[in-house]
Amino acid sequence: MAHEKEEPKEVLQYPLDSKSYEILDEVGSGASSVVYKAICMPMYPMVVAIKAVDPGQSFWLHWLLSKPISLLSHSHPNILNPLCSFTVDDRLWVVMPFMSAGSLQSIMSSSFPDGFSEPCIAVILKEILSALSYLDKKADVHKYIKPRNILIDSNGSVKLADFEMPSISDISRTSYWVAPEARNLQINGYVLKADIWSFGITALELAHGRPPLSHHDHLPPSKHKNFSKAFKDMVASCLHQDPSKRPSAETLSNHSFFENCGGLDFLVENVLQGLPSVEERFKESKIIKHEGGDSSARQCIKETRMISGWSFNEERFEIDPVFQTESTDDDSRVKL
Ligand SMILES: Nc1ncnc2c1ncn2[C@@H]1O[C@H](COP(=O)(O)OP(=O)(O)OP(=O)(O)O)[C@@H](O)[C@H]1O
Repeated sequence: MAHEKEEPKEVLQYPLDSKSYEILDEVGSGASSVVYKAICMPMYPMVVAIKAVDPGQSFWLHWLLSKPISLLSHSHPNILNPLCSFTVDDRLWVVMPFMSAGSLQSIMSSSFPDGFSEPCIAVILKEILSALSYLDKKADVHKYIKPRNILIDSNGSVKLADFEMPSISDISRTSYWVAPEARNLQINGYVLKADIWSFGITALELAHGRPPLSHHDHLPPSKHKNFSKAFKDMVASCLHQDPSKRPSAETLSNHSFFENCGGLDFLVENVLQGLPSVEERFKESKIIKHEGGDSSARQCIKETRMISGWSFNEERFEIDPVFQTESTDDDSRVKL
């Protein structure tokens, strides 16, 4: 269930030197960062995650360094707040709570290559909507909602991570999750409803295991799947070209897609049970990369090449009419 109440602010003071942390394992890496599982020694056995960010490539780092960590914190149970940050040599270390199941993207790439079932998607997205409603009330935006930035803990709790400023190169036509109006950041600025667009694209990625348009990046097209009318209508409403016509997070959470939505235990049973740990999954993904892709992945590419999947027209932002919903006759909506 999504949470309504705000969490009390973190009061523990985390040490601001690298010697106080024992690195246990790598759990992931991003464009300009490596994420470690570590123990905070003075608070033994407190397990934390440390994101070590390389300033060289990251506009985000410069933005982050210009703000005290307390300003980056949000009091909401579905938002992952950094615990502290400090520099080590030339890198910024951001210490965060350890989310033992890692990101949705990492879960999908290891165990759910064709995406999650709709009931699982509903639980996850309802939690995210709770965070977005909170941000709406504060007239704040996340700006970069995507499955890589949604983390899950062993009890099924879902948190939005990485309140980051995407680099200008991220705001390009190939950045799947970025809303059309946000692509022109310098001219139009960001608007609150850009998060709702990214939320819609995230919903599609959770349903297919990859974002729409990703076949342009030489990924196999998604498998054809049948979706409920409620799911298609919910996603279509997020993908209005006109941001003012997209629903607010609050309105979306009352959408029929979220009716009878399960609780966090549903995620534990249907997603987390039997899932390899985030560190095991990361090791496996490195081996696969090193070997140039495993044979089952290559087989999967062969098998799915002939199956029609999302055909997302980048120019007109239209999705293959095979997914068209009958619920609206409003032409300005993206067709599913
Ligand atoms: N707090 C955390 N707890 C557990 N695992 C985490 C945590 N933060 C990140 N990870 C894991 O590390 C992976 C990489 O995270 P990272 O934040 O570096 O990705 P990214 O957002 O793509 O990076 P970047 O911000 O550099 O673009 C995630 O997919 C997730 O599995």
